[in-house]
Amino acid sequence: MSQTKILDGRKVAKELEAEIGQVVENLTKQGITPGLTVILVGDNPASEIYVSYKEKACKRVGINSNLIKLPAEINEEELLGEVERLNQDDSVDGILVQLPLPEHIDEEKVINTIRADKDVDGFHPINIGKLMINGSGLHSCTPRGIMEILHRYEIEVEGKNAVIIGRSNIVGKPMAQMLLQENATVTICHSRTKDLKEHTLKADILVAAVGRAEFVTADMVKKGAVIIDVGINRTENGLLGDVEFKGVKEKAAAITPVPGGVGPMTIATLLKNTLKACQERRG
Ligand SMILES: Nc1nc(=O)c2c([nH]1)NC[C@@H]1CN(c3ccc(C(=O)N[C@@H](CCC(=O)O)C(=O)O)cc3)C=[N+]21
Repeated sequence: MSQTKILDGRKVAKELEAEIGQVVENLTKQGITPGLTVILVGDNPASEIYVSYKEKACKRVGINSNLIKLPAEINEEELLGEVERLNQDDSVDGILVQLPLPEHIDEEKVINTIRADKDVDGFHPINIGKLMINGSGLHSCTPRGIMEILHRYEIEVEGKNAVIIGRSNIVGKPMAQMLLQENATVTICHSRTKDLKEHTLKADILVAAVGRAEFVTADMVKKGAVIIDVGINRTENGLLGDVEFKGVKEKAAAITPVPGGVGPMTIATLLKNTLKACQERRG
């Protein structure tokens, strides 16, 4: 008998969407409808799916969504030109360039070209800097969505040992910063960490963002810990997280499932960022 709380990302995302929908409706009545433009380069099937989730979510809350599909062979200047055009289009509040981009295009250059106040992914250096300094600006959707789950389930962060496995610019690093902002004691572990388990066993909040199916096992987890699984691994056994759910669930106080955990919150936060970008630029 386990009384582990399943942290239901779909449910929280739905609540968040209802709140966003209200505000969008009010703005629309005033003649301002928030708009998100997604640029998709090439035909990566996973990217196509994620982009379709984003478009459907926009529709649910009344945000205008626009998809620009560009061929994989497009050159960098052309792509940058497209971004510049969107930077100047007043009806576009959020610009999202779906990653990964083809190898011949410099991702960093593309991200740096997006106007920071339209950067709804929160990847631009100005937004990263703002997050580091005082928590202002637009923030990366996945870690911000995770904070939203923690808040809505009233999981205390202050004073807790938070351990993150993974140091990407998109998840691990901003996650650490957000937890630090809320007064957790933060450890970032990664592929070169020695004695990983020594760290993870101390975690009151453990965030797994490694990209390896079922990497975190029950022996690595402290009893009563809160487990956040960022992994989306498509395997021959189906869609798996970075956490071995069945075993870890028995020890955890709370855990996010995959699917239905962090993923839906990433999308809901993208909507929230688009609304925020709209309000701050022309609200
Ligand atoms: N510029 C950019 N911004 C992104 O935010 C971005 C990106 N590029 N590239 C790819 C990743 C991945 N990503 C996900 C979004 C939603 C789910 C999601 O909704 N997952 C569901 C369904 C999972 C499934 O069946 O695929 C779930 O976990 O329940 C997953 C992953 C956003 N990404």
